[in-house]
Amino acid sequence: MAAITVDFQLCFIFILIWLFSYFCLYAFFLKKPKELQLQDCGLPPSPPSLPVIGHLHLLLSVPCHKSFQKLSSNYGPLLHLCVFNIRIVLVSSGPMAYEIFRTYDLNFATRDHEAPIMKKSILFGSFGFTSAPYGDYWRFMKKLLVTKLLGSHSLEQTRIIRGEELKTFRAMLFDKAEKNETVDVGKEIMKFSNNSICRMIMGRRCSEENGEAEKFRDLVTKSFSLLRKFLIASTVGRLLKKLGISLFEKEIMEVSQRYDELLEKIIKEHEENPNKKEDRDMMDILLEVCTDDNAEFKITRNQIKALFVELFLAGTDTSAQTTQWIMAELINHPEIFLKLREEIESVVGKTRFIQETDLSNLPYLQAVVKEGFRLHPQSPILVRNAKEECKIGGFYIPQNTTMIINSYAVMRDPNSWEYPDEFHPERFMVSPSKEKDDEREQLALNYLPFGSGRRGCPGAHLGNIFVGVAIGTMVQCFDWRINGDKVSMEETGEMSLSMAHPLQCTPVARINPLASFESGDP
Ligand code: HEM
Repeated sequence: MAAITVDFQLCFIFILIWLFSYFCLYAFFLKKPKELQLQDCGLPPSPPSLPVIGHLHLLLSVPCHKSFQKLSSNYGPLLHLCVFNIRIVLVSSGPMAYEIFRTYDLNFATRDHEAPIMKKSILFGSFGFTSAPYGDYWRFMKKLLVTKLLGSHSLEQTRIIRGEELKTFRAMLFDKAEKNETVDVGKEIMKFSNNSICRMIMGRRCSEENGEAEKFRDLVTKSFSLLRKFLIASTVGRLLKKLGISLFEKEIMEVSQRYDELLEKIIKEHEENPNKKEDRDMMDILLEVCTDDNAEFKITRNQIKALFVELFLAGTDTSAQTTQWIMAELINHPEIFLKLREEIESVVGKTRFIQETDLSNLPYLQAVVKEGFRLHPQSPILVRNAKEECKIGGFYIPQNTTMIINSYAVMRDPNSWEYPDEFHPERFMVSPSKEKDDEREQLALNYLPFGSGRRGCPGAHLGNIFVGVAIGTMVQCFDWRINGDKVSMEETGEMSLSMAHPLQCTPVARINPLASFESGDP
């Protein structure tokens, strides 16, 4: 009996020791904390780097998207770069971009680190919506933008404004045709989109007479040329700031000051003569929120100014550059130009001008515009920050890593697109059948001209309208003459993508606007 008791005690002690050792083994060797598990996946591969500066020289090469594309085709679609001790991951494949924008969207919902030197600036500063971290301010402004400006319902309410601006654009083209004068396509589309956006957000055009409009357009162009400097400043600048060195501060603050003066004048006009409730524009709404103590979110005057600057930047040059690229492609591909004109004539007819409401009935025009956006994305580099560490494409991404997504490379990836460098709108003419679901999904996965996820472009619909009606008008009403046989498609631009030789061409009217044509305007 006594022997049985001893055996039981031994057995009990043995089980305890076994459980304890298993626990230790499990805790220290078998199961690792989450971060160690993630780290085990390893960082993405890294191309050769230089001592001290690491991969800084790659960030400095122009155009960035091209040198990044070359890098990814040599070393792989997910690369780990280091600039001094700052970590950057370069993404160049659709499926990996999908993980960032969709699977882990919330983790990557902030665009980049706040650049310390830009804090007081209207341009790229801490007042901005585009640079705002994902949080209450961003959510409040986004809701306002969608419900009051860029959503389908708001766009419907401002259709008449854009119709009037399109009429002015068309009249200018007929005038140029009559005088046999050359058109600077980018400049004219910039006027069209800039005037439309100004009237949509602050109820009036910028005046051409006192040079206000020209000043705004000039500032937009200057701001784009500062974008890459801003990216460099927001990565390397943080480090140099500690040494008392500020990068590009003077240049950025100068442009910011000029925006500030122009916008202060417009704000004062609104304060002195506010619109009636039914005619309120975006500026009236924001000023009301600014002074309302009970508003859901208290916004400041500088935040209003920064938002307006961002709307000019986001909406005007983007549409102007894209329209230029597409027009150049159409001139270089006369068979596509004629096919598009045939579609417009068969849908719109031969007695009225194309207008915004026709766009949804013109699938080939939509395909031409989509193909233009694919080949010539205005923002070829998208930036995000990893709030938490995670795993992308099977690799470890540490917390706070700056992610650079090369949408240019994704949209020209030969693994995802047939003839990736060719202008071939037919690829987007996928019939809406069930069997074609996979094909459409595959196209969408690799298509990023407007970015994607929470921080994707809220103005995509409006951008498509600007480009669609401008191209439709230029194809419907005119033939185009250029110097030489082909338009040069050479690229330039630092963070945006522009034509090295802006498109200059002469319209030849093929219809008499005063004869059988009705305006067709809303
Ligand atoms: C041709 C037209 C356009 C193109 C190609 C374009 C492209 C883009 C891209 C690539 C982004 C960054 C998206 C990301 O990081 O995922 C963006 C953001 C943005 N776009 Fe557009 N855009 C266009 C037109 C417009 C228009 C017309 C507006 C408004 C007037 C607009 C307003 C914005 C805003 C406010 C953001 C920042 C969104 C945020 O931070 O949450 N865009 N756009």
